[in-house]
Amino acid sequence: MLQRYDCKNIVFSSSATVYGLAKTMPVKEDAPLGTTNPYGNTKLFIEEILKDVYKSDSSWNAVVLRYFNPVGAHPSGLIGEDPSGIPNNLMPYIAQVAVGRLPELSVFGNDYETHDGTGVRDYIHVVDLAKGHVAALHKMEKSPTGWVAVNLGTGKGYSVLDMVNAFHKASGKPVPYKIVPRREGDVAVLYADPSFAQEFLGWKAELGIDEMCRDTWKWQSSNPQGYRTK
Ligand SMILES: O=c1ccn([C@@H]2O[C@H](COP(=O)(O)OP(=O)(O)O[C@H]3O[C@H](CO)[C@@H](O)[C@H](O)[C@H]3O)[C@@H](O)[C@H]2O)c(=O)[nH]1
Repeated sequence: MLQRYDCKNIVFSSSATVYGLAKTMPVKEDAPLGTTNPYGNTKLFIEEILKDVYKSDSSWNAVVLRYFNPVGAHPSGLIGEDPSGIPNNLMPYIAQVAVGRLPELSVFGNDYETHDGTGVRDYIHVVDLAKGHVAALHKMEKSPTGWVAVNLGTGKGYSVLDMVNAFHKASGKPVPYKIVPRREGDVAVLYADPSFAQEFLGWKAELGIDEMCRDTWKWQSSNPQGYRTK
């Protein structure tokens, strides 16, 4: 299909999970790669396939966007995250506790080497993430990029308890939690060095933790059951 329409430009949704157990923070695009789960393998394999495609035919362009932790919702409150079943990820879990759909959050470990013992991540607003894709498309339109990997993150790390507190502040709702053992496969700290995104794409994240929580809460409080109507 790509051949038929002479399409040789790809923006690929990769993930910071390809950095595996990264040792140096903030993590740059040239950090060693490795994965800790099958999802990470799929991202890394596809990155490699795209690299091979480019090596075999240099008229291809592949901008590989490595997302950190996407959260938030469209500010209208009309488009948001609606995971099926019990959420696996932190932000939708917190939102469902705040709205009263789930009783309490389980915090996976408070004995990491971080400022409060809980895991630290680089949360990025989905609106900033979307703009990163537009910037990648514009870049490809202007000049050939070849294969290139770009971190999409804010460069700031927040702990699980930072997120709980920020959500409480944004929503006015308490987020009860209990500390439970660590979740297998979780790293202590992961946050981006986003400087290459700014240099290469002219993009940087503009929205912070308060907007991430505000927009998640607008979506969740307007749609307590997600997209379901009953
Ligand atoms: O109920 C929960 C869920 C998560 N956490 C913690 O919250 C943090 C963030 O967890 P989560 O939202 O599940 O994100 P990650 O495990 O960091 O994984 C996300 O970020 C990766 C890239 O870094 C992507 O590959 C994954 O798809 C995406 O889920 C971690 O410290 C977790 O231990 C809890 O304490 N309780």
